[in-house]
Amino acid sequence: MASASSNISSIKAFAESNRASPIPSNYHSFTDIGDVAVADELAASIPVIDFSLLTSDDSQIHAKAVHELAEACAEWGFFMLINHGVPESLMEELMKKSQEFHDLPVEEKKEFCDNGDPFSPIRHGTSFHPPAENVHYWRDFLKILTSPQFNFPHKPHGYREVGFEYSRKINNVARKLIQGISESLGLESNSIIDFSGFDSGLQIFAVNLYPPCPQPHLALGLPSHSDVGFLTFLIQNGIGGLQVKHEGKWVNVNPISNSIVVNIGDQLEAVSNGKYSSVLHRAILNNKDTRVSVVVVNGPALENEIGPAPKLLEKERPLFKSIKYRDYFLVQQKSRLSEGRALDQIRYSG
Ligand SMILES: O=C(O)CCC(=O)C(=O)O
Ligand SMILES: [Fe+2]
Repeated sequence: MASASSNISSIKAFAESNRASPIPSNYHSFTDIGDVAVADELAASIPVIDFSLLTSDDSQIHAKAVHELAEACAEWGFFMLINHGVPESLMEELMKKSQEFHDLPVEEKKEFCDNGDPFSPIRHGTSFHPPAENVHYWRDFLKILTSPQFNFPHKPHGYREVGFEYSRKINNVARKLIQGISESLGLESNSIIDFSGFDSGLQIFAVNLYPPCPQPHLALGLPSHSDVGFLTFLIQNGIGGLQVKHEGKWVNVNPISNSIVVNIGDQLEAVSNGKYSSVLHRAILNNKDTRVSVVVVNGPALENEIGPAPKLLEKERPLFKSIKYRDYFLVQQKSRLSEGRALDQIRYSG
């Protein structure tokens, strides 16, 4: 019999020793069955952005790519990035090492355990997303601040090196996408980079591990939320589970081969004064395969005030208050709003 489980410290270990049990009731996430409905007909229209066109020296090709980027950000807040230049072999190696980290004996992972401080350089644990009503999530995680510090675990062997290389490469891709996004808003290419302190900004690296769940339709890996920061980059181990909310419906995301899934975060919605939306997304479960996702969030410097770009406010009224990224980060961590919309806390009403 599965018992009450608020003290489960590793879902992976729990799932391995309770393969057939009913899951503990505090992992039941779905109260409204209607929320499970999925609009698969929309999956084919998920935008695809070709990074090599965005970075082209040909100004016409570049301008067309900026336009497509703007459309993807405005209509979906989310896209698949292809031809991004991050080697496939690096992504595979990173995925392998990330999985190996979670496979380490529980004893060995103890030194990285979550101490509850959101700015802790390394946090490892389970079910950290703020539960709405004491609901837990079927996920173990590793979260690392890769910038401004760099704090990769020293095990498994070689993880630091591959983690460093991947984080740097993603940061460069993020920088160029943000330049394109600046242009698409009618701002100078470096405007958002400069006023947000992006070059000394916070970069968070996270590994989510979702073990098979005996009752996948009752629980969630991660509840509906939007991400902090400017842009989030996600790769996975070939197992699906990510859903994004589009026009009020959940859409399954099945990334095309060698692409990186990118979504807009709350700070870009604020900077764009609501033109680009920080998309709601969640992770669902299955009962067969362990799913691993590696997520990198790229954002402003912690001490910089982030709000609508001043140039946009020459012609429109602000929809969001400016707030230090550090303070926003804490608001989001504590947010227990049902849809995880920390953004509502800095939105002007009326
Ligand atoms: O694993 C996934 O598909 C989603 C992960 C995610 O949204 C996150 O880590 O913020
Ligand atoms: Fe997310």
